[in-house]
Amino acid sequence: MIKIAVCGAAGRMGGRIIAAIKETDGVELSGALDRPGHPMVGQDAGFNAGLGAIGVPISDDLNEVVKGCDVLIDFTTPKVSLKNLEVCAINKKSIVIGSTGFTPEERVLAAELAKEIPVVIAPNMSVGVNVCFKVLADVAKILGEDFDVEIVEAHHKMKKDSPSGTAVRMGEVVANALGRDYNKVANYHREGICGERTHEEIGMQTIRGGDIVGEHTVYFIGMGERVEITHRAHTRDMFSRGSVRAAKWVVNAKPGVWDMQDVLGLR
Ligand SMILES: NC(=O)C1=CN([C@@H]2O[C@H](COP(=O)(O)OP(=O)(O)OC[C@H]3O[C@@H](n4cnc5c(N)ncnc54)[C@H](O)[C@@H]3O)[C@@H](O)[C@H]2O)C=CC1
Ligand SMILES: O=C(O)C1=N[C@H](C(=O)O)C[C@H](O)C1
Repeated sequence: MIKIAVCGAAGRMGGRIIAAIKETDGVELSGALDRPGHPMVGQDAGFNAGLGAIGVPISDDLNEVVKGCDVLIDFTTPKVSLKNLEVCAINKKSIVIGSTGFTPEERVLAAELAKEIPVVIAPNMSVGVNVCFKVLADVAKILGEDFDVEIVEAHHKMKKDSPSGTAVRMGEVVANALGRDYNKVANYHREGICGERTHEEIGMQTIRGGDIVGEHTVYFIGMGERVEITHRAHTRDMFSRGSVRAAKWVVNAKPGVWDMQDVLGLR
């Protein structure tokens, strides 16, 4: 039985991940963690998952929770995830990180900390989005230089980072396929007399409102036609099931940073 602990247990994803652990064979919830001072610390973790009491309280003691698990699933913020990664490395435990909004410098730090333990970091744990990542590279290569690329993402009004981690990864996949440097060609701002679109740029637009779970469209826009590749999430459950699948996979992986393409065998 693989012992999984969940960090961010009082959050939107934390509750769904605890529900996914409960429905999955071969795994058990060994601990649940949230930030010191959160009103749900001390409460049973099953309540946020809609399960009733399951006998695992939400703790705020990171070291104790990590020591009691084989793998930590963490959906919080980049800064919290980096701290969790450090504590997992000290204790030789695996970790699955779903948090988004990492800066390039934070990504380098994560890779450094992952030298001793296996780590899955993925901005989107759904099968559908990961198939989109794979297909997008092919579509970009086939359509080539005659098509302009624009990305639009929509999420709920509580989301803190923009653009979404998934939209950034989609931009990186397309930029790599076209031989461009994403950090140089991503355009997050158009306002006023900002001039004509450059050929290489990848425009990124963000919509925030209500309870949208997550929607991403990549537009390949030519003269006279366009191709749109869209993924729409209906619930958070495929993210949470994906994270549990990643947890089962990562405990047998070699040290280093992996992502859902590795977990799903899509490389
Ligand atoms: N990779 C994927 O498939 C997905 C990634 N996400 C990402 O997951 C992250 C969390 O999303 P939500 O659950 O919607 O957010 P949320 O705000 O509902 O949950 C985050 C939880 O982390 C807790 N937290 C904050 N600081 C902490 C600390 N120091 N120690 C322990 N817990 C702490 C908060 O109290 C909160 O309960 C975001 O970065 C989001 O973009 C969300 C959905 C899918
Ligand atoms: O914050 C969310 O909700 C989501 N975040 C992820 C992202 O930033 O890509 C994945 C998903 O779209 C939901």
